[in-house]
Amino acid sequence: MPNKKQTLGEFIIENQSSFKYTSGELSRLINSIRLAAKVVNHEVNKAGLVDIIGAAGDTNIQGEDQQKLDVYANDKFIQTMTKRNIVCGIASEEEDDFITINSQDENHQNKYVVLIDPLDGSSNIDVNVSVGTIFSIYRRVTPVGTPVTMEDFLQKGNQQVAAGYVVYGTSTMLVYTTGDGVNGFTLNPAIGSFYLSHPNMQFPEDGTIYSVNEGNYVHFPLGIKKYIKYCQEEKDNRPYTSRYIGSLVSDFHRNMIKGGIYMYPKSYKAPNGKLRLLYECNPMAFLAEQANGKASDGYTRIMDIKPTELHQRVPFICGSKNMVEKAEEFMRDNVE
Ligand SMILES: O=P(O)(O)OC[C@H]1O[C@](O)(COP(=O)(O)O)[C@@H](O)[C@@H]1O
Ligand SMILES: [Mg+2]
Ligand SMILES: [Mg+2]
Repeated sequence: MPNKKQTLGEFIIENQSSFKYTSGELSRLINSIRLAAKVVNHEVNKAGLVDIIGAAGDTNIQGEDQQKLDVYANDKFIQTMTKRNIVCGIASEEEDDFITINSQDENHQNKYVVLIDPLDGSSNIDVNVSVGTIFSIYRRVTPVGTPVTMEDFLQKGNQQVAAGYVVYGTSTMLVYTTGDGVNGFTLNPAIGSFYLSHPNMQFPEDGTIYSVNEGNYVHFPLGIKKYIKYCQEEKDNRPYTSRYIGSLVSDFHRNMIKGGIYMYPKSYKAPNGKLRLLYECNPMAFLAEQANGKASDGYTRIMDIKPTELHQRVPFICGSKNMVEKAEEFMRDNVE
């Protein structure tokens, strides 16, 4: 069991050898995400005091009004990774197309691409409710020495080499995996360092929390409606407790610690659901599976879905294994 007082920096170096491509490049990349997270955390913590809340005045490719903090976080993560010359491409919720990052020697020597949701839970920024950042990392599939292409980004989630999130909540935590379990680090703001506070995080196989925006209930598929009724039934250890923060990162984090299920199903309003496969569902699915949980679109394992577009959406069910399997059972038995 890793030493509990270890800093994130120490943990990254110490665990580099457990990663199959131990060139140090991925370690430097995660370190740069750590740095950008601290910079963004500084702004998030004083949202309301400084001119960082409210709409930025533009809409992103998904037609959503960009919040000032969406744009700020997007800039900080992209700048930090670009300056450190460790990625060959970045895709972001806030960028229409992927960005080619060229190594200083101008011949595309870097091996990793990053997909990022710079600020998750944007609707909660102005109301002082926890928000997050989500990242997903792949090794490029196109040859080193050539510019990245869309092919490097449209990889199945089961090809991720690392994924994680930052939650800016009652404390700020960075939680990530490189395919060898999930570890959580809490920022000590006085010292400015992340410390290993949650080693080897695991989803309880069962839980009593369900997280879904019930305001969309009438639009949900029959299987989801029936599963929600099952959660609310007076039987065995039910009814479950309904908890929905409206920030995927925060709902996921709570459910991973306490046991629970998060659902953003398709609906007549959102025929493919709302969440984005590449920089929301795939990274959370990788973390869930590495923490003994499960993630699907109700039928297919999220990480086996072949992406076709950078900003595509998928229905998302994720959390404690037995709860996700129960929801899938309701979906299978109530096909419309
Ligand atoms: O308000 P709704 O429709 O329930 O959607 C909430 C969901 O949308 C999101 O805010 C989408 O993420 P962004 O804020 O990054 O766009 C999730 O974090 C959250 O779970
Ligand atoms: Mg998001
Ligand atoms: Mg976002």
